[in-house]
Amino acid sequence: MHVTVIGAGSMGHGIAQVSAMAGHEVTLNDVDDERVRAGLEGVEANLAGGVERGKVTEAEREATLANLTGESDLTAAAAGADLVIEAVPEVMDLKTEVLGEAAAVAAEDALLASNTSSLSLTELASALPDPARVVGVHFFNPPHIMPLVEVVLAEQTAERTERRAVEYVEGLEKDAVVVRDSPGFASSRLGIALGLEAMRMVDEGVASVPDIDTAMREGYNHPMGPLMLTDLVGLDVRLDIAEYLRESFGERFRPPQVLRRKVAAGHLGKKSGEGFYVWEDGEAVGPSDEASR
Ligand SMILES: NC(=O)c1ccc[n+]([C@@H]2O[C@H](COP(=O)([O-])OP(=O)(O)OC[C@H]3O[C@@H](n4cnc5c(N)ncnc54)[C@H](O)[C@@H]3O)[C@@H](O)[C@H]2O)c1
Repeated sequence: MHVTVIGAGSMGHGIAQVSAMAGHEVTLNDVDDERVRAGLEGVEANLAGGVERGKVTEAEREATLANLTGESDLTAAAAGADLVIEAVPEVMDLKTEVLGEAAAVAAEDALLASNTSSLSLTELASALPDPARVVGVHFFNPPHIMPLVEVVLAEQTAERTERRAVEYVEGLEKDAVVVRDSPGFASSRLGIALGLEAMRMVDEGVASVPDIDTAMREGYNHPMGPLMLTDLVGLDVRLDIAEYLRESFGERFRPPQVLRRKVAAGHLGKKSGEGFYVWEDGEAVGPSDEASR
């Protein structure tokens, strides 16, 4: 299958990687050549790490890279695609714009998929020419490690679209759960609720950032604390999701001040080098000064 991934950021490059590893012919798109290159380099680094840890063979690494190309022109990237997945920022207009542009040149029956964490698939589908082919394919971060993918059904999603989306996910050797379109789906709504409450506790000085995370890791057996997870996801991404859930569910999803402050300061988490923690070479080296105040 020809898969076009739009957006080569934290999620897009990983989605391109797992698709190429499963044998699909993948084109990775972003707004300019530099970002496309950064996405491809991200895939190369993941694969090199996989080879080093003995999780990926040299032959798999080479085959994956041979299946993967980058293209900053969306029309060229999506021409004839069988599956288009967008992983651009969590903004409805942006998602409809890129999927609409791609749909115009993709195969006639192409699946039009969104990696949105929270936005309404039904609204997204309504803004596209053939809503029956629209579906949510929600990967988790990082896509090459996390086994779950939520397949989210818009009101208009055809059964055939659902079946093809589930087949694609299973072909990646991941577990698909099918969920009805509801803000935040099954996963983000709960994940964000925990993350926002942890941030309110930071704002109130209840405990330090590492101690809040340790409490959830060691007391509740979470593999990672909610603030570390927020750094991994991206503070800007979580702010967008919280704003959207607040519109849908009310004040319980109001973004805490510390989140707004950090996003305004450009402290977006691992990807910018600082969020609730300071990051060096992909590792958290300690809490950020502001977070520990
Ligand atoms: N970060 C996570 O943990 C996570 C997990 C699951 C789902 N998501 C969802 O995935 C989507 C992307 O999130 P992310 O964390 O990868 O964001 P990101 O900011 O890391 O990457 C977004 C990329 O989209 C690119 N982009 C912006 N406009 C574009 C356009 N018009 N055409 C092509 N590319 C464009 C940006 O240049 C950037 O490289 C969001 O909808 C988010 O909610 C994120």
